[in-house]
Amino acid sequence: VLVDRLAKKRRGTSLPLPPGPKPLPVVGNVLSLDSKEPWNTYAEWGAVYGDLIYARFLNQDVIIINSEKIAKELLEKRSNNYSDRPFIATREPFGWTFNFGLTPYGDEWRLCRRLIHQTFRADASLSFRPMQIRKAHQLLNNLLDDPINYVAHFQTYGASIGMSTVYDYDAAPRDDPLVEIVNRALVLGIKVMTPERAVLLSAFPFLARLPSWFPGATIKRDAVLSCKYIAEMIERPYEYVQKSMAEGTAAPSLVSEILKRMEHEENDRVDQLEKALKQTSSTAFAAAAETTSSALLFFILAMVLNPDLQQRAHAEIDAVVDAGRLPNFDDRPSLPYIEGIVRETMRWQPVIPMGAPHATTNSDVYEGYFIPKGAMIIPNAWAMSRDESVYPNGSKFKPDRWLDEDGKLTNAEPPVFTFGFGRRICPGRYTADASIWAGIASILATFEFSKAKDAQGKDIDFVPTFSSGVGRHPDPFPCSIVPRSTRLSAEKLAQLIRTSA
Ligand code: HEM
Repeated sequence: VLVDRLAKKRRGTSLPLPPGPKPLPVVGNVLSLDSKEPWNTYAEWGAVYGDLIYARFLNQDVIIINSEKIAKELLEKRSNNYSDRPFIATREPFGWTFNFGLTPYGDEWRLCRRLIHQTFRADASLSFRPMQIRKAHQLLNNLLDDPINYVAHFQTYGASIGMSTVYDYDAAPRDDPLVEIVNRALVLGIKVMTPERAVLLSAFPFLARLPSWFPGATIKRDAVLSCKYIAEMIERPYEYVQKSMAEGTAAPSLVSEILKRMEHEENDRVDQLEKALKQTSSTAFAAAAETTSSALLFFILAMVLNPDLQQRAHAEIDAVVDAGRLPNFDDRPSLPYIEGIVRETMRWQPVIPMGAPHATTNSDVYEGYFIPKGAMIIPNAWAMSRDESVYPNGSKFKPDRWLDEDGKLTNAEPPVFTFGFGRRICPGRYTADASIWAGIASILATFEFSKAKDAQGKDIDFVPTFSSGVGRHPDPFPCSIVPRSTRLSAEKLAQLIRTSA
């Protein structure tokens, strides 16, 4: 009671904090987290303490939100107070200051957000559609030629759409040198950029200070390499746009459009804009590539595990799209079941299971609970996707939950919560949704995915496993990918794919 009273005095309020697990001295609740999938721990705490939870990581106040309703009430309706980002200790050592998605709420963030909005807002992102369809056809071609390496082809799809939108760089369908530079740069940081892992580094700061030659000092070594690769990742594609502008070959892209506008700016403003543009372009690419490919890998997993649903999707496509062509965006409204699959893929396995952490600018009171200034706010998209009152039997993949009895889409809001909330909501969500639709519709029109077979022709069963950093994706699983030659012969289908790519 005394400790509680002293804590309230320190906070300057007699209001209680939201309920939560009892923190240990000094470290708080860090040691009780599932370090690989902390959203599971948060969902378990939710079952005991409710949808608004207080925890402490070292001296950082943490508020976990397990329901979409509360997330909207705080992060959207009170967005002027809930749009900051917490301090992430690994950000600077790993060279991730480029990422404006982690920048505190303020002028630097505002300028980057304005730049990205011009290219990725709903109406502007419609101009990407022909390119997205072209990249989807290249994906089909890669799957046809080299099905074994399907994971790499999905990564290429996400990365090359990102490269087109940001730099108008037309990446090679496979092993593109610029895509490789960028992917290599992101791998090291992604593993340590979650708040939970970053907190461990601030708990044991000597890990970051060990000389890089010291045995076991992998964190320090990774950090040094990460900084080197990130610098390359920012500069090389940027130089590509400058060169193609100088040669007069640049087509519109986020970078070329803003560089053109900068020609009429004063010198001191140019420096500021150039810094913001480099931050914006590299952040957009970093945010786009992995998320898009992860969502498509979850879709493939869903199809392999649910062959009956895949058949229903095939039947819908066959009824709407002639055998001699591939689907395009004009078909989208006539394909409600495919729409259900797109929405269910996003809901079933949110690719950023904890969204991105927000932070409060000032203290606040919600439903009688005190929320401290500077608290880290974790919107737990994973728990929202499993909210039984909204998505009954939530761990099941059920596209039908988005459709009414006549097979039409219901009025339910699509799973936008997987794109975050309020002023920080994902600015790439329209482009991402279109890339995922183009990938899913094109694949369902042309391929059948199923469990791989052993030498006796029996299905190879597997238990899916997952990897995660900031985002989450399934680990490669054995699967068979064969062209659907139900309406066209295998030869004619291959010809259709090749001529479209
Ligand atoms: C499946 C695809 C994607 C998913 C699930 C996704 C999800 C998210 C989430 C959850 C956030 C955090 C929002 C918040 O703080 O509340 C975010 C932020 C962001 N996303 Fe996406 N994203 C995707 C694709 C993209 C694409 C294609 C772009 C390209 C422009 C993009 C650019 C960004 C940026 C720049 C931010 C930081 C925003 C800020 O801090 O103001 N994302 N995204």
